[in-house]
Amino acid sequence: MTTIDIPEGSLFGIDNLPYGVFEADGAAPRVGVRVADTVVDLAATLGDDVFAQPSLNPFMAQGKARWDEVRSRIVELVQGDLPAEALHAVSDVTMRLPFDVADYVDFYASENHATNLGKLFRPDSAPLMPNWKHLPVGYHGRSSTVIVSGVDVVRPCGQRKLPGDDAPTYGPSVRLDIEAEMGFVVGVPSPLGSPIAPDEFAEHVFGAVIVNDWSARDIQAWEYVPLGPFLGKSFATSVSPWVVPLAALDAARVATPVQDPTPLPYLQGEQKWGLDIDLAVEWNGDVVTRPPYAGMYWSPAQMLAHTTINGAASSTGDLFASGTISGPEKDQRGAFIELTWGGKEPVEVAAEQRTFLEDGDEIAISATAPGASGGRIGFGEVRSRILPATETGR
Ligand SMILES: O=C(O)/C=C/C(=O)CC(=O)CC(=O)O
Ligand SMILES: [Ca+2]
Ligand SMILES: [Mg+2]
Repeated sequence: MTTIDIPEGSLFGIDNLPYGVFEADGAAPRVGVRVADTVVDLAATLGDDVFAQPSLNPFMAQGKARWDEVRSRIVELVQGDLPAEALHAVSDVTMRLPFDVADYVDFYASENHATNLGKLFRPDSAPLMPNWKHLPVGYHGRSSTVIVSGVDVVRPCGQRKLPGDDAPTYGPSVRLDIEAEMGFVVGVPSPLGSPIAPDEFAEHVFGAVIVNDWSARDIQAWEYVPLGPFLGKSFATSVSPWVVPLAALDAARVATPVQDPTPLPYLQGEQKWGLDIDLAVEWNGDVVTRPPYAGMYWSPAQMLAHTTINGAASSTGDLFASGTISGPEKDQRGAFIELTWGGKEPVEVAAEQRTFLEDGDEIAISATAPGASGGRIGFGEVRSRILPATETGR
Protein backbone atom coordinates (compact mmCIF):
# COMPACT_ATOMS: atom_id res chain seq x y z
CA MET A 1 0.00 0.00 0.00
CA THR A 2 1.11 3.52 -0.69
CA THR A 3 -0.04 7.14 -0.32
CA ILE A 4 -0.09 9.84 -3.00
CA ASP A 5 2.10 12.86 -2.31
CA ILE A 6 0.27 16.07 -3.29
CA PRO A 7 2.82 18.92 -3.42
CA GLU A 8 1.74 22.38 -2.15
CA GLY A 9 0.30 24.33 -5.09
CA SER A 10 -0.46 21.28 -7.24
CA LEU A 11 -3.12 22.06 -9.89
CA PHE A 12 -4.40 18.50 -9.38
CA GLY A 13 -5.12 18.42 -5.64
CA ILE A 14 -8.29 17.05 -4.08
CA ASP A 15 -10.22 20.18 -5.14
CA ASN A 16 -9.91 19.03 -8.73
CA LEU A 17 -10.03 15.23 -9.34
CA PRO A 18 -10.57 15.20 -13.13
CA TYR A 19 -11.50 11.98 -14.92
CA GLY A 20 -9.88 10.54 -18.03
CA VAL A 21 -9.31 7.31 -19.95
CA PHE A 22 -5.76 5.98 -19.75
CA GLU A 23 -3.77 3.06 -21.04
CA ALA A 24 -0.83 1.60 -19.09
CA ASP A 25 1.26 -1.58 -19.00
CA GLY A 26 -0.44 -2.96 -22.13
CA ALA A 27 -3.79 -3.30 -20.30
CA ALA A 28 -7.08 -2.25 -21.89
CA PRO A 29 -7.95 1.48 -21.65
CA ARG A 30 -9.94 2.31 -18.52
CA VAL A 31 -11.13 5.24 -16.42
CA GLY A 32 -8.73 6.99 -14.06
CA VAL A 33 -8.74 10.05 -11.87
CA ARG A 34 -5.74 12.37 -11.72
CA VAL A 35 -4.25 13.28 -8.32
CA ALA A 36 -1.06 15.37 -8.48
CA ASP A 37 1.17 13.45 -10.93
CA THR A 38 -0.55 10.12 -10.33
CA VAL A 39 -3.37 8.41 -12.22
CA VAL A 40 -5.58 6.30 -9.97
CA ASP A 41 -7.17 3.25 -11.65
CA LEU A 42 -10.80 3.55 -10.51
CA ALA A 43 -11.95 0.06 -11.46
CA ALA A 44 -9.11 -1.34 -9.34
CA THR A 45 -9.74 0.92 -6.33
CA LEU A 46 -13.55 1.16 -6.32
CA GLY A 47 -14.24 -2.32 -7.70
CA ASP A 48 -16.93 -0.99 -10.05
CA ASP A 49 -16.94 -2.18 -13.67
CA VAL A 50 -18.39 1.11 -14.88
CA PHE A 51 -14.77 2.32 -14.72
CA ALA A 52 -13.31 -0.71 -16.54
CA GLN A 53 -14.49 0.85 -19.82
CA PRO A 54 -12.62 2.73 -22.56
CA SER A 55 -14.99 5.71 -22.19
CA LEU A 56 -16.53 7.88 -19.47
CA ASN A 57 -20.00 7.60 -21.05
CA PRO A 58 -21.40 4.78 -18.84
CA PHE A 59 -20.34 6.63 -15.67
CA MET A 60 -21.50 10.02 -16.99
CA ALA A 61 -24.95 8.53 -17.72
CA GLN A 62 -25.41 7.54 -14.06
CA GLY A 63 -26.28 11.09 -12.99
CA LYS A 64 -25.37 13.70 -10.46
CA ALA A 65 -26.16 11.79 -7.24
CA ARG A 66 -23.74 9.07 -8.34
CA TRP A 67 -21.11 11.60 -9.54
CA ASP A 68 -21.24 13.28 -6.10
CA GLU A 69 -21.00 9.94 -4.27
CA VAL A 70 -17.97 8.80 -6.29
CA ARG A 71 -16.25 12.16 -5.83
CA SER A 72 -16.66 11.98 -2.02
CA ARG A 73 -15.41 8.39 -2.01
CA ILE A 74 -12.31 9.37 -4.05
CA VAL A 75 -11.54 12.24 -1.64
CA GLU A 76 -11.53 9.74 1.26
CA LEU A 77 -9.53 7.13 -0.66
CA VAL A 78 -6.73 9.38 -1.88
CA GLN A 79 -6.12 10.67 1.63
CA GLY A 80 -5.40 7.15 2.81
CA ASP A 81 -3.40 4.17 1.57
CA LEU A 82 -3.98 2.79 -1.92
CA PRO A 83 -2.80 -0.44 -3.55
CA ALA A 84 0.41 0.38 -5.45
CA GLU A 85 -0.74 -1.56 -8.53
CA ALA A 86 -3.71 0.82 -8.94
CA LEU A 87 -1.43 3.86 -9.24
CA HIS A 88 0.46 5.00 -12.34
CA ALA A 89 2.75 7.96 -12.94
CA VAL A 90 1.17 10.43 -15.38
CA SER A 91 4.38 10.15 -17.44
CA ASP A 92 3.88 6.36 -17.81
CA VAL A 93 0.35 6.40 -19.24
CA THR A 94 -1.14 7.21 -22.64
CA MET A 95 -4.30 9.26 -22.47
CA ARG A 96 -7.19 8.41 -24.82
CA LEU A 97 -10.21 10.40 -25.93
CA PRO A 98 -12.08 10.50 -22.59
CA PHE A 99 -15.64 10.04 -23.90
CA ASP A 100 -17.48 8.88 -27.00
CA VAL A 101 -18.55 12.11 -28.62
CA ALA A 102 -22.25 12.03 -29.52
CA ASP A 103 -23.18 15.37 -31.10
CA TYR A 104 -20.72 18.24 -31.30
CA VAL A 105 -21.96 21.83 -31.35
CA ASP A 106 -19.82 24.97 -31.38
CA PHE A 107 -21.01 28.39 -30.22
CA TYR A 108 -19.77 31.94 -30.76
CA ALA A 109 -20.23 33.33 -27.24
CA SER A 110 -17.41 35.89 -26.95
CA GLU A 111 -18.50 39.42 -27.78
CA ASN A 112 -14.89 40.49 -28.37
CA HIS A 113 -14.29 37.58 -30.76
CA ALA A 114 -17.57 38.07 -32.65
CA THR A 115 -16.88 41.81 -32.97
CA ASN A 116 -13.30 41.25 -34.21
CA LEU A 117 -14.36 38.60 -36.75
CA GLY A 118 -17.21 40.80 -37.92
CA LYS A 119 -14.73 43.62 -38.61
CA LEU A 120 -12.34 41.24 -40.42
CA PHE A 121 -14.87 39.26 -42.49
CA ARG A 122 -17.58 41.94 -42.97
CA PRO A 123 -15.79 45.31 -42.93
CA ASP A 124 -18.76 47.11 -44.54
CA SER A 125 -21.44 46.02 -42.00
CA ALA A 126 -22.05 46.41 -38.28
CA PRO A 127 -19.63 43.96 -36.60
CA LEU A 128 -22.29 42.15 -34.52
CA MET A 129 -25.25 40.62 -36.39
CA PRO A 130 -28.70 41.78 -35.12
CA ASN A 131 -29.42 38.35 -33.56
CA TRP A 132 -26.16 38.10 -31.60
CA LYS A 133 -27.36 39.61 -28.27
CA HIS A 134 -30.69 37.73 -28.44
CA LEU A 135 -29.46 34.15 -28.71
CA PRO A 136 -26.21 32.19 -28.46
CA VAL A 137 -25.31 31.68 -32.14
CA GLY A 138 -23.96 28.18 -32.88
CA TYR A 139 -23.58 25.50 -35.53
CA HIS A 140 -23.44 21.70 -35.58
CA GLY A 141 -19.89 20.39 -36.02
CA ARG A 142 -18.52 16.95 -36.79
CA SER A 143 -18.26 14.64 -33.76
CA SER A 144 -16.28 11.93 -35.58
CA THR A 145 -13.28 14.24 -36.04
CA VAL A 146 -12.94 15.18 -32.36
CA ILE A 147 -9.46 13.99 -31.30
CA VAL A 148 -7.51 14.00 -28.06
CA SER A 149 -4.43 16.05 -27.15
CA GLY A 150 -1.27 14.54 -28.62
CA VAL A 151 -2.86 13.42 -31.89
CA ASP A 152 -1.22 15.31 -34.79
CA VAL A 153 -3.33 17.47 -37.08
CA VAL A 154 -2.85 17.08 -40.84
CA ARG A 155 -3.14 20.36 -42.74
CA PRO A 156 -6.45 20.12 -44.62
CA CYS A 157 -6.82 20.53 -48.36
CA GLY A 158 -9.89 22.06 -49.87
CA GLN A 159 -11.45 24.52 -52.19
CA ARG A 160 -10.57 28.16 -51.55
CA LYS A 161 -10.47 31.40 -53.48
CA LEU A 162 -7.23 33.19 -52.71
CA PRO A 163 -6.93 37.00 -52.80
CA GLY A 164 -6.36 38.15 -56.37
CA ASP A 165 -7.63 34.88 -57.94
CA ASP A 166 -10.76 35.02 -60.14
CA ALA A 167 -11.69 31.38 -59.58
CA PRO A 168 -11.42 28.91 -56.71
CA THR A 169 -8.60 26.33 -56.63
CA TYR A 170 -8.00 23.11 -54.70
CA GLY A 171 -4.99 22.75 -52.41
CA PRO A 172 -3.62 22.84 -48.86
CA SER A 173 -5.03 25.56 -46.61
CA VAL A 174 -2.67 28.56 -46.41
CA ARG A 175 -4.54 30.20 -43.51
CA LEU A 176 -4.64 27.45 -40.89
CA ASP A 177 -5.65 28.79 -37.47
CA ILE A 178 -6.51 27.79 -33.91
CA GLU A 179 -9.55 28.64 -31.77
CA ALA A 180 -9.03 28.51 -27.99
CA GLU A 181 -12.29 27.41 -26.37
CA MET A 182 -13.80 25.56 -23.43
CA GLY A 183 -16.06 22.55 -24.07
CA PHE A 184 -18.85 21.10 -21.91
CA VAL A 185 -19.79 17.42 -21.82
CA VAL A 186 -23.35 16.17 -21.29
CA GLY A 187 -23.73 13.23 -18.89
CA VAL A 188 -27.48 12.84 -18.38
CA PRO A 189 -29.41 12.85 -21.67
CA SER A 190 -32.72 14.58 -22.32
CA PRO A 191 -35.45 13.04 -24.49
CA LEU A 192 -37.04 14.59 -27.57
CA GLY A 193 -39.49 17.31 -26.64
CA SER A 194 -37.96 18.05 -23.21
CA PRO A 195 -35.87 21.25 -23.19
CA ILE A 196 -33.23 21.71 -20.45
CA ALA A 197 -33.74 24.96 -18.49
CA PRO A 198 -30.63 27.02 -17.57
CA ASP A 199 -31.02 26.08 -13.88
CA GLU A 200 -31.04 22.35 -14.77
CA PHE A 201 -27.52 22.65 -16.21
CA ALA A 202 -25.72 20.87 -13.34
CA GLU A 203 -28.15 17.93 -13.45
CA HIS A 204 -27.10 17.22 -17.04
CA VAL A 205 -23.56 18.45 -17.57
CA PHE A 206 -20.75 16.29 -16.23
CA GLY A 207 -17.71 18.49 -16.74
CA ALA A 208 -15.48 20.62 -18.92
CA VAL A 209 -12.44 20.26 -21.20
CA ILE A 210 -10.20 22.61 -23.19
CA VAL A 211 -11.00 22.66 -26.93
CA ASN A 212 -8.89 23.72 -29.91
CA ASP A 213 -11.30 24.15 -32.81
CA TRP A 214 -8.84 24.15 -35.74
CA SER A 215 -10.04 26.43 -38.52
CA ALA A 216 -8.89 26.76 -42.14
CA ARG A 217 -9.78 30.42 -42.70
CA ASP A 218 -9.35 30.34 -46.49
CA ILE A 219 -11.63 27.29 -46.93
CA GLN A 220 -14.08 28.77 -44.39
CA ALA A 221 -14.29 32.23 -46.00
CA TRP A 222 -15.19 30.81 -49.42
CA GLU A 223 -17.61 28.04 -48.39
CA TYR A 224 -19.60 29.30 -45.39
CA VAL A 225 -22.00 31.79 -46.95
CA PRO A 226 -24.93 31.58 -46.18
CA LEU A 227 -25.20 28.25 -44.28
CA GLY A 228 -22.20 28.46 -41.94
CA PRO A 229 -18.92 26.61 -41.25
CA PHE A 230 -18.51 23.24 -43.00
CA LEU A 231 -15.20 21.71 -44.20
CA GLY A 232 -13.10 24.62 -42.93
CA LYS A 233 -13.72 23.41 -39.37
CA SER A 234 -14.58 19.70 -39.66
CA PHE A 235 -11.12 18.18 -40.28
CA ALA A 236 -10.03 18.17 -36.58
CA THR A 237 -11.20 19.45 -33.21
CA SER A 238 -8.80 18.68 -30.34
CA VAL A 239 -9.78 18.26 -26.67
CA SER A 240 -7.77 17.93 -23.47
CA PRO A 241 -7.76 14.42 -21.95
CA TRP A 242 -8.94 15.29 -18.40
CA VAL A 243 -12.61 16.12 -17.86
CA VAL A 244 -12.83 18.50 -14.89
CA PRO A 245 -16.09 17.75 -13.07
CA LEU A 246 -18.56 20.61 -12.75
CA ALA A 247 -18.40 20.10 -8.95
CA ALA A 248 -14.73 21.20 -9.04
CA LEU A 249 -15.71 24.50 -10.68
CA ASP A 250 -17.94 25.84 -7.87
CA ALA A 251 -15.29 28.37 -6.78
CA ALA A 252 -14.91 29.53 -10.41
CA ARG A 253 -18.58 30.45 -10.89
CA VAL A 254 -19.21 34.13 -11.67
CA ALA A 255 -21.99 36.17 -13.23
CA THR A 256 -21.86 36.68 -16.98
CA PRO A 257 -21.46 40.30 -18.13
CA VAL A 258 -24.71 42.28 -17.99
CA GLN A 259 -26.93 41.05 -20.83
CA ASP A 260 -28.68 43.95 -22.52
CA PRO A 261 -31.27 43.45 -24.01
CA THR A 262 -32.59 41.03 -21.39
CA PRO A 263 -32.74 37.59 -23.02
CA LEU A 264 -36.09 35.84 -23.50
CA PRO A 265 -37.35 33.92 -20.41
CA TYR A 266 -36.15 30.50 -21.65
CA LEU A 267 -32.57 31.85 -21.54
CA GLN A 268 -32.87 33.20 -17.98
CA GLY A 269 -31.90 31.35 -14.78
CA GLU A 270 -31.20 32.07 -11.14
CA GLN A 271 -27.82 30.33 -11.07
CA LYS A 272 -24.54 31.92 -12.11
CA TRP A 273 -22.79 29.91 -14.80
CA GLY A 274 -20.12 32.30 -15.99
CA LEU A 275 -16.74 30.71 -15.19
CA ASP A 276 -13.51 32.39 -14.13
CA ILE A 277 -11.14 30.21 -16.17
CA ASP A 278 -7.82 31.59 -17.46
CA LEU A 279 -6.38 30.10 -20.64
CA ALA A 280 -2.88 30.38 -22.13
CA VAL A 281 -1.90 29.55 -25.71
CA GLU A 282 1.66 28.43 -26.36
CA TRP A 283 2.93 28.54 -29.98
CA ASN A 284 6.22 26.68 -30.46
CA GLY A 285 6.96 27.18 -26.76
CA ASP A 286 6.08 30.91 -26.49
CA VAL A 287 2.89 32.04 -24.76
CA VAL A 288 1.33 34.36 -27.35
CA THR A 289 -2.09 35.03 -25.80
CA ARG A 290 -4.04 34.56 -22.53
CA PRO A 291 -7.80 34.43 -23.21
CA PRO A 292 -10.04 34.97 -20.13
CA TYR A 293 -13.22 32.86 -20.04
CA ALA A 294 -14.87 35.05 -17.37
CA GLY A 295 -15.92 37.72 -19.90
CA MET A 296 -17.92 35.35 -22.15
CA TYR A 297 -21.30 36.92 -22.92
CA TRP A 298 -23.38 33.70 -23.02
CA SER A 299 -23.04 31.07 -20.27
CA PRO A 300 -22.83 27.33 -20.99
CA ALA A 301 -26.20 26.92 -19.20
CA GLN A 302 -27.76 29.31 -21.71
CA MET A 303 -26.09 27.45 -24.60
CA LEU A 304 -27.57 24.10 -23.50
CA ALA A 305 -31.00 25.66 -22.92
CA HIS A 306 -30.89 27.17 -26.40
CA THR A 307 -29.75 23.88 -28.01
CA THR A 308 -32.79 22.03 -26.63
CA ILE A 309 -35.51 24.73 -26.72
CA ASN A 310 -36.85 23.46 -30.06
CA GLY A 311 -37.41 20.00 -28.54
CA ALA A 312 -34.10 18.55 -29.76
CA ALA A 313 -32.87 15.62 -27.65
CA SER A 314 -29.44 15.57 -26.04
CA SER A 315 -27.27 12.51 -25.45
CA THR A 316 -24.62 11.27 -23.07
CA GLY A 317 -21.34 12.39 -24.65
CA ASP A 318 -22.68 15.50 -26.37
CA LEU A 319 -19.92 18.09 -26.54
CA PHE A 320 -20.73 21.75 -26.86
CA ALA A 321 -17.96 24.29 -27.07
CA SER A 322 -18.09 27.96 -26.12
CA GLY A 323 -16.66 29.40 -29.28
CA THR A 324 -13.37 31.23 -29.42
CA ILE A 325 -12.52 32.99 -26.18
CA SER A 326 -11.21 36.52 -26.68
CA GLY A 327 -10.82 39.28 -24.12
CA PRO A 328 -10.75 43.02 -24.83
CA GLU A 329 -6.93 43.22 -25.01
CA LYS A 330 -4.84 42.24 -28.02
CA ASP A 331 -2.90 39.62 -26.03
CA GLN A 332 -6.21 38.01 -24.97
CA ARG A 333 -7.38 37.05 -28.46
CA GLY A 334 -8.11 33.33 -28.87
CA ALA A 335 -7.48 32.95 -32.62
CA PHE A 336 -4.51 33.97 -34.76
CA ILE A 337 -6.72 35.62 -37.38
CA GLU A 338 -7.56 38.16 -34.65
CA LEU A 339 -4.15 38.26 -33.01
CA THR A 340 -2.47 39.10 -36.35
CA TRP A 341 -5.47 41.09 -37.64
CA GLY A 342 -6.12 38.95 -40.70
CA GLY A 343 -2.41 38.21 -41.17
CA LYS A 344 -1.49 41.90 -41.52
CA GLU A 345 0.20 42.29 -38.09
CA PRO A 346 2.59 39.35 -37.52
CA VAL A 347 3.49 38.33 -33.96
CA GLU A 348 6.88 37.20 -32.72
CA VAL A 349 6.99 33.44 -32.11
CA ALA A 350 10.28 31.86 -31.03
CA ALA A 351 12.20 34.83 -32.60
CA GLU A 352 10.30 34.61 -35.95
CA GLN A 353 7.52 36.84 -37.35
CA ARG A 354 4.43 34.66 -37.81
CA THR A 355 0.80 34.94 -38.95
CA PHE A 356 -0.94 31.58 -39.60
CA LEU A 357 0.27 28.05 -38.77
CA GLU A 358 3.18 26.41 -40.62
CA ASP A 359 3.90 22.68 -40.90
CA GLY A 360 5.72 21.42 -37.81
CA ASP A 361 4.23 24.09 -35.51
CA GLU A 362 3.13 22.92 -32.07
CA ILE A 363 0.24 24.50 -30.16
CA ALA A 364 -0.53 23.87 -26.48
CA ILE A 365 -3.56 25.44 -24.79
CA SER A 366 -3.70 25.18 -21.00
CA ALA A 367 -6.25 26.48 -18.47
CA THR A 368 -6.61 26.99 -14.73
CA ALA A 369 -9.40 28.16 -12.40
CA PRO A 370 -9.82 28.98 -8.70
CA GLY A 371 -10.27 25.87 -6.54
CA ALA A 372 -12.45 25.38 -3.46
CA SER A 373 -9.68 25.81 -0.87
CA GLY A 374 -8.08 29.00 -2.15
CA GLY A 375 -5.54 27.52 -4.58
CA ARG A 376 -5.97 26.82 -8.28
CA ILE A 377 -7.05 23.78 -10.24
CA GLY A 378 -5.82 22.82 -13.71
CA PHE A 379 -7.42 21.46 -16.86
CA GLY A 380 -4.04 20.23 -18.11
CA GLU A 381 -3.50 21.02 -21.77
CA VAL A 382 -4.46 20.24 -25.32
CA ARG A 383 -1.26 19.96 -27.35
CA SER A 384 -0.99 19.18 -31.06
CA ARG A 385 1.48 19.42 -33.95
CA ILE A 386 0.69 20.37 -37.54
CA LEU A 387 1.72 17.82 -40.17
CA PRO A 388 2.04 18.70 -43.88
CA ALA A 389 -0.99 18.19 -46.10
CA THR A 390 -1.38 14.81 -47.77
CA GLU A 391 -2.52 15.62 -51.31
CA THR A 392 -5.47 13.49 -52.27
CA GLY A 393 -4.78 14.46 -55.89
CA ARG A 394 -8.26 15.66 -56.78
O1 LIG B 1 -17.85 35.74 -37.82
C1 LIG B 1 -17.53 34.93 -38.69
O2 LIG B 1 -17.78 35.15 -39.88
C2 LIG B 1 -16.80 33.70 -38.36
C3 LIG B 1 -16.68 33.26 -37.09
C4 LIG B 1 -15.91 32.09 -36.71
O3 LIG B 1 -15.17 31.50 -37.50
C5 LIG B 1 -15.98 31.71 -35.30
C6 LIG B 1 -16.61 30.38 -35.03
O4 LIG B 1 -16.62 29.44 -35.77
C7 LIG B 1 -17.21 30.23 -33.72
C8 LIG B 1 -16.27 30.50 -32.61
O5 LIG B 1 -15.37 29.71 -32.39
O6 LIG B 1 -16.44 31.52 -31.93
CA1 LIG C 1 -14.98 27.58 -33.04
MG1 LIG D 1 -23.09 12.40 -34.85
